[in-house]
Amino acid sequence: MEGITLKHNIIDQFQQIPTTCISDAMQGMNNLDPRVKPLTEEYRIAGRALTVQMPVGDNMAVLRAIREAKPGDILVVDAKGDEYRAIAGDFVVGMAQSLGIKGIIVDGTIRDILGIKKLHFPVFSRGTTAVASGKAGGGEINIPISCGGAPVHPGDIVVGDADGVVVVSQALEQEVLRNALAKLDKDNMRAAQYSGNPEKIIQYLDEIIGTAQ
Ligand SMILES: O=C([O-])CC(=O)C(=O)O
Ligand SMILES: [Mg+2]
Repeated sequence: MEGITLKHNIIDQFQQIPTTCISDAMQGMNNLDPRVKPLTEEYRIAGRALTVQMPVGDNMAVLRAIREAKPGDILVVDAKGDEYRAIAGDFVVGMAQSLGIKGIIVDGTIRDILGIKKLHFPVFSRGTTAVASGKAGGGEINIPISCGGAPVHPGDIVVGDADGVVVVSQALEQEVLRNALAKLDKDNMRAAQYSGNPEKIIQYLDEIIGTAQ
């Protein structure tokens, strides 16, 4: 029971941290291709990945993942960067939402964008298209994948916001959380100290530029 509580807790904590700080905590590693962006800039999600590997133009594995998902899961879909055929539209996304899935992240595209926006359900993709996928039945779920150039294992924590999507492997999640919170504190302190203070800014720049030489 305790383990379960802790796992929920860590998701809640990651939910509050900008992807920039999480990325800094991982030295810029494990970011998805930055063309994978939220449909609406306000979306922020954090949760555990249910991975989907699908052949280009065949979205049956997405349907299988929606069927298998637990509430709170985030579907992370490797559609190989395909921008021609959508992996889902508002009907499929609506089913995912109704079954308690927290978000969909895809290195590929979606369609029915206006309908999906009305759902207020976070979808991250490379963009939108009019073309549907077929349902040939290929693909796999819950296996290690590469999505947008980042390795994703089932159960990894994924965090997405307006800046992009980062993946935190389970083995490193406590350490990354600690370092990301420290970076967030530093960013906040710096902003408070320097914003609107030209003298401090000049002093800061002189120090930095001096050290770099
Ligand atoms: O049915 C599909 O595969 C794609 C679609 O248009 C939807 O989900 O609304
Ligand atoms: Mg549709």
